[in-house]
Amino acid sequence: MGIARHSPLGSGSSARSSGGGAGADGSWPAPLDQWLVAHGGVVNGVQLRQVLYPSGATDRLLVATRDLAPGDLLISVPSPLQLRYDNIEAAAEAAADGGGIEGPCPEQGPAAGEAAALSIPPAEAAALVKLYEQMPRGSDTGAPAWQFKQALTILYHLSRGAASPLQPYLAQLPGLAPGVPTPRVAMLMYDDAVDELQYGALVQDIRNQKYWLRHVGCQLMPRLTGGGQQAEGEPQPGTCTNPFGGLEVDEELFGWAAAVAMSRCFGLSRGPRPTHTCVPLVDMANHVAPREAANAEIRSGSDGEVAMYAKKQIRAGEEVSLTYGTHDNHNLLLSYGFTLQPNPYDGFFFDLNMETIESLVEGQGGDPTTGGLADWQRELISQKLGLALGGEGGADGGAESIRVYLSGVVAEAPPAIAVPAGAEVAAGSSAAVPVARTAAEAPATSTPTSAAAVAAGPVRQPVDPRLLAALRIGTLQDRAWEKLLAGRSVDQIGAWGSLLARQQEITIMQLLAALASALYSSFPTTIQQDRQLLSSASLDVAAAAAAVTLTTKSASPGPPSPSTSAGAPPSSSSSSSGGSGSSAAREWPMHPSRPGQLCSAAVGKAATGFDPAAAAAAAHARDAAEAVRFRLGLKTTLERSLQAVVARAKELDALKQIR
Ligand SMILES: C[S@@+](CC[C@H](N)C(=O)[O-])C[C@H]1O[C@@H](n2cnc3c(N)ncnc32)[C@H](O)[C@@H]1O
Repeated sequence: MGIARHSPLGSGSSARSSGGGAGADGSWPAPLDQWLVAHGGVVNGVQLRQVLYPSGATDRLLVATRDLAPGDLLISVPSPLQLRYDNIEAAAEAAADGGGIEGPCPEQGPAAGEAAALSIPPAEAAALVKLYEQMPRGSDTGAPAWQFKQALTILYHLSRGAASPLQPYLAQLPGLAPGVPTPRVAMLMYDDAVDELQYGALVQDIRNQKYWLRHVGCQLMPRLTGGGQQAEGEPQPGTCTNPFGGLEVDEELFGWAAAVAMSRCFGLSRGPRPTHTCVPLVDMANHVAPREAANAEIRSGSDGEVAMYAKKQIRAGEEVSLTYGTHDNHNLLLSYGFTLQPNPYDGFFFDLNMETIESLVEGQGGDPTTGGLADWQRELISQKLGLALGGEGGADGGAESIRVYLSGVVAEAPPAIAVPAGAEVAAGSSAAVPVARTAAEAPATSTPTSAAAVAAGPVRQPVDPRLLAALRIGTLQDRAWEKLLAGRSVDQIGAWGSLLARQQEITIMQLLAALASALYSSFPTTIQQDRQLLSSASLDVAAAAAAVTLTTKSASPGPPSPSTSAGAPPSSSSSSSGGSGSSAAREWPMHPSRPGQLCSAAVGKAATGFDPAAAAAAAHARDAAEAVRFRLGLKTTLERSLQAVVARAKELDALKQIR
C-alpha cells in the first residue's frame, strides 16, 4: 500500500519556483517547524525526530529540545496551516455568497497575509463540497462520514502538487515521507489476518469499513467524477466536477487517504460546526495511556488555531506524548493501526440480553418454581439497564442487547477524570479547551448502548457495573430488596466495591468465574500458543519490516511545470496518466445487506520502483503479528478478570469464616 512519493508533491526546483515550501538552507520541502514558523505558527522547545526501531520499522515522534515547564506553549498552528474540510466548506460558502474569498480565513489578523498564499480556488472548493455531500453517511449523525470528507480533502491538496500551500506537510505524511509506511489501520489489513483476530465484534467492524472503502473507492468516486455505471438510487455518472486534476482516485489511494485521516485527525467541537483537522507537527506526537501518562495536551482556540502545551515537567530529550483518548485495543486497531500491551482501557466486550442474564443466574434465586428470573426482577433489570424485557428490542423502548465488558483492571478511577473523549471540547466556551483525537473515541462508543462503559472512567472496574447490577438483582432471593434498589442508580448497584449480601456475592463471583472461563475457552488458541506464535519465525516482524521499502505506484502525476503556481488548479495535462495509488464504528455507515466485491481495477494495478512482493510480505507479517498481539491482549484481559473475581470470592469466603 503506498502512493507515488515524489511526483504529486512536485520537484524541489519547481516548488521553490512557486515560492513556497523551501527550508532556510534551501532544502525542499522545508522542515515542518521552519515552515510553520514562517507562516505564523509557533514551535517552542520541541522537534520532530525520526526513530529506527531494532525491528527495522521507522517512526516519528516529538522530543523536547530543552527542559519544559507545565503550561509552556510548545506548538501553535493557525487554522489555514491545518488540513481541514471546514476550511474548504468555508471557502465554498464564501464563494457562493459572492464574496469571492479565496482563503479559508482571510480576515483573521496576522494570518490575513497568509490567507492569500493559502488560497483555495472557489470553483474547486465548491466541487469538493459537492463530493462531500455524496459520501456515505455515518450511522450516528446521518451526515456524510467525516473520514471520507477528510480523505477527499487530503487527496485534493495532494493533487494540487506544488500549488498546495500545505505541501511541506503533505511530504511528511506516512506513505509519502521516505521510509514511513501508511498506518495499517484495521480496514487495510489482509483478510486472513483479520480472521486471526478471533474477536467477532472487531471483525464485523473491519468488514464494514472494508466494504465502504471499496464502495467509495471503486464505485462511487469513479461514478461521481467520471463515467461508470449508475446504480439504482445513486447519483448520475459524472454528477460532480473532478477536483483532483489528473490524480486518479481509486480504492488504494482512497484507502491511504482515509487511513491518514483516521490516524492523524483531531476532533474539534468548538466554533460554528464540529470538524476534524490534521495539525502539522502536533500530529507527530504518539499516544500513551492512561491519560495521566501524557506529558502534553492539546487545546483549540476560538479562531481555529490548535496549540500543544506541556502538561508536566518535560526534560530535554524526553518524548513529548499525548493521549488520543481512552481507547481499548479494538478502537486503537480500527483507527490507528496499533495496539497497546498492556492497555489499561482494554476490555473484553460481549452482548448481554435478558436471556443471557436468565441463563447466567439460573437456579440461583428469583422465581422458586421455575428457577429463572421472577417478573419483578426482569422488570427491575430492564429498567436499570435499558434492556428490552422479552429479549426483542423496540416494543417497550429497551434495547435488545447491551454491550458489556469484563476487564482485568482492579483499581477504580477517580470520577473527576471519567470524561468521554468525545466531550473534550465544549462548544461555545470562551477559553481554550482540551482536545482529544476523535478518530475513535472511548472504547465503548462503538455501540450506542455502551455509554456506561465509557462513564466507568479511564480505568475500568473488573466487571462492567451493568453486568454486576444484573447479576445482583437476578440472584436476589427476597423481593424485599426491590424497593431499595429501585431508588439506586445502576452504577451504585453494580459498583465493584459494594455488595448486597456476602453469600450472594460469593455466588456471583463464581458465576463470573465460570463466564470468564467459558469466554476464554471459546478462543481457538491459548495464551501460551499465541506467545509462542509471536516469537516464532513465521511472524518475524523484524525481518519482514527490514525488507520494506516504501511502496511507490507507477503512473503518478508528473512534476508540476514551472508555470504551476499557487492557486492554480493542477491541469489534467500536467498529470497525464494519473497517480493512484467503539464511536469509531458508529461514525461509519451501516453495512448494507450485500457486501460488495473486491474491485479488480484497484487490485490489478501494477506498482513499480520497489519490490511489491517484499512490501506485501512485510505488511502481511505485520498484520498477522498485530492480530495475534490483539487476541493475546484480550485473553490476558479475561485471565486477569478471572483472577480478580476468584480473589474476591476467596476474600469474601475468608471473612465469612472469621465471622
Ligand atoms: C498521529 S500519528 C503519530 C505520528 C506517527 N508516529 C508518524 O510517524 O507519523 C499516529 C500514528 O503513530 C503511530 N503510533 C502512535 N502512538 C503509538 C504507540 N503508542 N505505539 C505504536 N504506534 C503508535 C501509529 O502508527 C499511529 O497510527
